[in-house]
Amino acid sequence: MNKLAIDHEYVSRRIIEFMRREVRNSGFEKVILGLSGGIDSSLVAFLAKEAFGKKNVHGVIMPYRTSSPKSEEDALKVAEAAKISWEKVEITNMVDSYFSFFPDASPLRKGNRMARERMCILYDLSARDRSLVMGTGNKTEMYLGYSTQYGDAACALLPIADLYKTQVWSLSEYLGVPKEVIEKKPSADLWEGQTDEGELGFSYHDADDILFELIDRKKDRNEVITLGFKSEVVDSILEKIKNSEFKRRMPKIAYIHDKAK
Ligand SMILES: Nc1ncnc2c1ncn2[C@@H]1O[C@H](COP(=O)(O)OP(=O)(O)OC[C@H]2O[C@@H]([n+]3cccc(C(=O)O)c3)[C@H](O)[C@@H]2O)[C@@H](O)[C@H]1O
Ligand SMILES: Nc1ncnc2c1ncn2[C@@H]1O[C@H](COP(=O)(O)OP(=O)(O)OP(=O)(O)O)[C@@H](O)[C@H]1O
Ligand SMILES: [Mg+2]
Repeated sequence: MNKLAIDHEYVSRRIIEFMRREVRNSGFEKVILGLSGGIDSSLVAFLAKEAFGKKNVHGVIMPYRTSSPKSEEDALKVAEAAKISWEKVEITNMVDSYFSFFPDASPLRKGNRMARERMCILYDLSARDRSLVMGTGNKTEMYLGYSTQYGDAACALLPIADLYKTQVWSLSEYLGVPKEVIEKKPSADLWEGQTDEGELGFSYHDADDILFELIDRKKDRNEVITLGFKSEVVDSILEKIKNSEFKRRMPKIAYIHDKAK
């Protein structure tokens, strides 16, 4: 049996219950999320629709001028399939205006600025609509630190962060997310031609298998390599986990008064 196999009915029920409970306990009824046309935001949109009903889920499509037109097409397809409301807010002017001060900025700086611009828009629209921002991070991205801190990682809740990427694919299939969204290569779409697997240097299938052994089965480096995984990939994953620890924590407070500890 595939060790990462999940009970789709059980997992989706747990996530839907979690979303309802947490959103309502916070005094909200509606949620908002960035719809990229990728699989993570599509799955969260489908789960949110089940949790809150189509009238209470709003998707925001936020292309930059270099974003792939296919991403926008897919995002629309997802909004239509889930029957949720959506709007489009172009981020080109805001991002380009900032980088007019720094014309030589690297693609990474530009990409992170785009992710943070989208966060600003989602938080602003959440105030307009009295809704909560849904995060779309999955377990693989969370452990690898593959997100922009205070950008796409900023949110009120993380409904799919206990699912590895390969589990996101299988749950999406179960919930009826459009096939072309499931089948395309994951991409942050922050610069032309970017793919997650190209930038990370290994496949999500390998990453998930290795992370499962390291995290869930608590195996150490050598034990994982003995299972047949390439040492370079295991080491790269271990390094990414270590270097991104700060993204999984709140900033440390310099406590002055003992009572505040
Ligand atoms: N130890 C530490 N403690 C506290 N803060 C620390 C730190 N080390 C760096 N930092 C801070 O963090 C910054 C670096 O982190 P960050 O700004 O997040 O940026 P960074 O991790 O350098 O880059 C983000 C990565 O995530 C990928 N990404 C981003 C957005 C979306 C997606 C996607 O899949 O859609 C993927 C992107 O392609 C890139 O590989 C540093 O500039 C520094 O300010
Ligand atoms: N063009 C965009 N419009 C709206 N939201 C976006 C856009 N690009 C990225 N986002 C937001 O940033 C999140 C992180 O992007 P990421 O690429 O990790 O996820 P995804 O696109 O949903 O799935 P995949 O990883 O398979 O591409 C998205 O889930 C989405 O909420
Ligand atoms: Mg994407």
